[in-house]
Amino acid sequence: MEMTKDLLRVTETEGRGRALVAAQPLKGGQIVLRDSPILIYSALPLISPSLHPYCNHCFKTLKQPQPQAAGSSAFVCPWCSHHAFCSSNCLSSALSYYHSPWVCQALRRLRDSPSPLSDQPLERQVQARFLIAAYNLAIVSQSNFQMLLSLQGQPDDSTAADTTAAAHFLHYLISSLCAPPPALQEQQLFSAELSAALLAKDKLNAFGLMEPFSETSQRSSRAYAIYPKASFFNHDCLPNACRFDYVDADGDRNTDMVIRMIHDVPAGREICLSYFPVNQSYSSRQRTLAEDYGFACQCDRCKVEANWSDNEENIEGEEEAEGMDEDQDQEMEAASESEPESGSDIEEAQAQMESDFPHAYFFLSFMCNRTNCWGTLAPLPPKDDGTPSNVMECNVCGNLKKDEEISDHGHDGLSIDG
Ligand SMILES: C[S@@+](CC[C@H](N)C(=O)[O-])C[C@H]1O[C@@H](n2cnc3c(N)ncnc32)[C@H](O)[C@@H]1O
Repeated sequence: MEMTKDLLRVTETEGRGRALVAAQPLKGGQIVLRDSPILIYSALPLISPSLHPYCNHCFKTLKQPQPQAAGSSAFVCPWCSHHAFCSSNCLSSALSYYHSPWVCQALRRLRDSPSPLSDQPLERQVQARFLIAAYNLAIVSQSNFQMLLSLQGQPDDSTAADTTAAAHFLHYLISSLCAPPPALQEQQLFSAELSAALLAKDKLNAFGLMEPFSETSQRSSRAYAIYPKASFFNHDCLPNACRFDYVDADGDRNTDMVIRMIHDVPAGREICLSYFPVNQSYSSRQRTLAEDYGFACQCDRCKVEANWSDNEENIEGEEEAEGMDEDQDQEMEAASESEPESGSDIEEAQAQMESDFPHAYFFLSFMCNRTNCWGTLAPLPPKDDGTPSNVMECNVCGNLKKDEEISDHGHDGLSIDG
């Protein structure tokens, strides 16, 4: 884990648990954290006849997924022949870490038909993958296992009700099929309660490693990963930092998560990510945060939007509210279309914008306008001499844009409080 030492510090906050705070003034585009995962597991169902199209160690797309195909460059696990890898290096690393003999045996037995998992929702298969990967940490790295246990999430959290039943089912299933990992058995840790605690931690802390963006289909996760430092970021519906991941990039750090500042912030300010795309409506955000993360968001944006007249309608009416509704869209458009001319006009327009729709500036400057993208834009990292970049990168579709192409409203005078 790099760069957090001087740039960010962990602090306890009232009602929000641990948080990451700027230890010095931070610049837009600055990389404030590069974090490597302690655990990664596939997001694909466990019971599947075909090999995954990804390397089961580094999760890069395999050029030739089927090893039997002529000219294939894939390597397969010699024990199960069911997991493919992109290189002999990934294969040998996997056999001593993510795909240890214990994992290989447990996955094989869970997959064997008739598997009790085949009657369960697909989500259960992915949870089984996580539990196997988490128990395996106790075998391959006690320190990473302890790190996982120290993350937020308990079986009695309000968000864990649905995972507790899954944990009991999976715990008894896994223990009926394979001997528990020796390290957990020795410490008498292996229990349904431990499984429930682990699943609760996964729910609050796992990040999805996303498939490349496509304008025509919904973006899905290829894998999930636990990042020990990035897990300390709290949520804000108008974040001041955002994550970039480059899972298909060359090199061996392709699963690292990079967190970059969206704009400048002063020392002492909490650095927050948005746990989902920023275009979601107030009621949708509140629902996700309550159900999946166990808190009612009271960020500045939510305080303003709580008073918008159409919220009740949203809460009762919308089933799957993903985007902003039409009224919000119109407010945003109106804000962006007003072109103040004189100095006092500008001040008036800013005052109006800040009271009606204080985050219009955020949407105009930092939200990608590519169809169905809803990604967040952050400047490229400053040059070595500290010169800021005027090129913005979208953290979803990867588009690069010059600052002035995004918004022709000057930055002067509008402050963003993250
Ligand atoms: C990924 S963890 C973030 C770090 C966490 N605060 C900790 O102490 O480890 C997610 C959890 O942090 C808390 N949290 C995050 N953002 C919050 C916010 N804006 N308000 C209140 N609680 C928040 C919630 O309990 C949430 O389930």
